[in-house]
Amino acid sequence: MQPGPDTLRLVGDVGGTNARFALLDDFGHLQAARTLPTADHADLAAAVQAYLAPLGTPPLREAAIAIANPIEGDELRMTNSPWRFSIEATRQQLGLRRLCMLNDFEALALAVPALSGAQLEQLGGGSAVEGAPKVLIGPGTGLGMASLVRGHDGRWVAVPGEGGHATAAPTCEREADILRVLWRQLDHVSIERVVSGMGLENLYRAIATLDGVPVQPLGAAEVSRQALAHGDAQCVEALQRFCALLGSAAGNLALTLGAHGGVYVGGGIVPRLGPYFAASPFRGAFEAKGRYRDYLSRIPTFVIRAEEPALLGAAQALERS
Ligand SMILES: Nc1ncnc2c1ncn2[C@@H]1O[C@H](COP(=O)(O)OP(=O)(O)OP(=O)(O)O)[C@@H](O)[C@H]1O
Repeated sequence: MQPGPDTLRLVGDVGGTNARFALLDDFGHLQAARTLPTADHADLAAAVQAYLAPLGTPPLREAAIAIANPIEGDELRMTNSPWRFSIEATRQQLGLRRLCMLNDFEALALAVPALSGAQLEQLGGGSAVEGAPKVLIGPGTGLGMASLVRGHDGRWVAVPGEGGHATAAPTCEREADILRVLWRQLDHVSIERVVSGMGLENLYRAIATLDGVPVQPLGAAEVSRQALAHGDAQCVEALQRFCALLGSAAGNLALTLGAHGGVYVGGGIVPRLGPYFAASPFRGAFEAKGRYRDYLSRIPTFVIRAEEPALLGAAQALERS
């Protein structure tokens, strides 16, 4: 069913690479979902207008946009894109009565309690404790993180964070060597610098440097394509290290929040790795916390396989606000 003009509501999920939009019908279902390249548009208002144009530019009343950034005040400046805009000016430009902006992993967290069956693929053992905190982590252009805690009224509260910008820590000599290469190049080596699209590229380059082989100008998609095809040895190692570092960061997050409700892996990269990810060092690295191995082995880890989960979370935010 197409939404009527009186009820037209938009949801969005904007990352450093992809800006996804959909309209919400009267039943809260997503309609006309489409992904636009973030870099093709000057700012949020321009991207929304480009999305609406082929639909006959229907008048919008309300929108909830999840974005890969902290929301602090009216001025929004994206970390992994040149976008910079005022939320209030965007609301006025789009003629909206209400524009709700939230962090993309906060939106993803809001969607998690409703996911079930094939929308969640469990990796390894453990089982979720009813009502216990859940955490989310997901590499895309950047590395998103958030947590989800249940309030006394039984409602889940999504807590956005910027854990992707916490400091990357090595767990073995080889990772220390890789980080040593990156420490020479970057002011601060955050987890995002090794666990994201850019991170996969950084890992590949650092490994090629350590191995003394020519560094090819490979993008993240090409590194993972080579790795999945068992091609270039440095690409193979880069993807293995990427999965291990993601597992280790997920384990840190689970320990920090006491996430007995489970760890949920989102973002654009892991779903593109197919069955490789389940067989990767992710879960082993997640559990490899010395005296806390047993604790972590009881916490389940899931890959989010749902279509456009952050858009569903943005729709939830619109309902709630
Ligand atoms: N097959 C692949 N393997 C690994 N990385 C890939 C692959 N395809 C694309 N990427 C990388 O994934 C990233 C884009 O991820 P995603 O689709 O989640 O975008 P996004 O939502 O805009 O990101 P974010 O929300 O983190 O800003 C880019 O860095 C890109 O290079």
